[in-house]
Amino acid sequence: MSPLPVDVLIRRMDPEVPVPGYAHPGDAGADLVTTEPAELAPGERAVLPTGVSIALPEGYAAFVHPRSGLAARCGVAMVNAPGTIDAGYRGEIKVIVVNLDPRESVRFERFDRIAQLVVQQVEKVRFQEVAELPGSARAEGGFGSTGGHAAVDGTTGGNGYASVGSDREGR
Ligand SMILES: O=c1ccn([C@H]2C[C@H](O)[C@@H](COP(=O)(O)OP(=O)(O)OP(=O)(O)O)O2)c(=O)[nH]1
Ligand SMILES: [Mg+2]
Repeated sequence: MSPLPVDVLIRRMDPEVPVPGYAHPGDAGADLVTTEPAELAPGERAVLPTGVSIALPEGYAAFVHPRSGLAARCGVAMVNAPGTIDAGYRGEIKVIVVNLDPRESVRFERFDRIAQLVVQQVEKVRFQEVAELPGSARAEGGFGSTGGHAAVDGTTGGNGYASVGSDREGR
């Protein structure tokens, strides 16, 4: 991380919207608010406006991350987490939220903080096509190849694996 803050140009589409800021000196994310109130029924999603657009320096991107408090308290997630804000994007930053609570609606008031923006340097790569990739210890293993994943419905688990479905009730 650079020792000095990087300047990011910001435009407020709504004059009352607060400029995003870090709550604490060591924070990675600056909170974004919604400029429109919204109510989401269980399972419902919405694209919420934040009232700000930015111009990132070349070589940077910003990532819209969910807020853990909203997730833990209300079951609110972001459908596309983390959302990617390209350096060349000049439109309004929007947040695609979904209410994952199975029973309760969630209501956002104007200027409620709904997400957080993390700005990062990103590498530009050139994709070099080859016939064979170099070997590695992991090789093609993935998708749970090292274990520790949830056991599926009807299996017993108990090997340090989490369990889901009917297995949970059976314990
Ligand atoms: O959560 C998000 C994600 C994206 N964007 C904006 C900024 C980003 O630069 C642009 C495009 O995003 P992305 O590339 O993820 O979407 P896409 O579906 O691939 O659209 P496009 O074809 O415009 O690239 O939309 C947001 O405002 N919020
Ligand atoms: Mg895209």
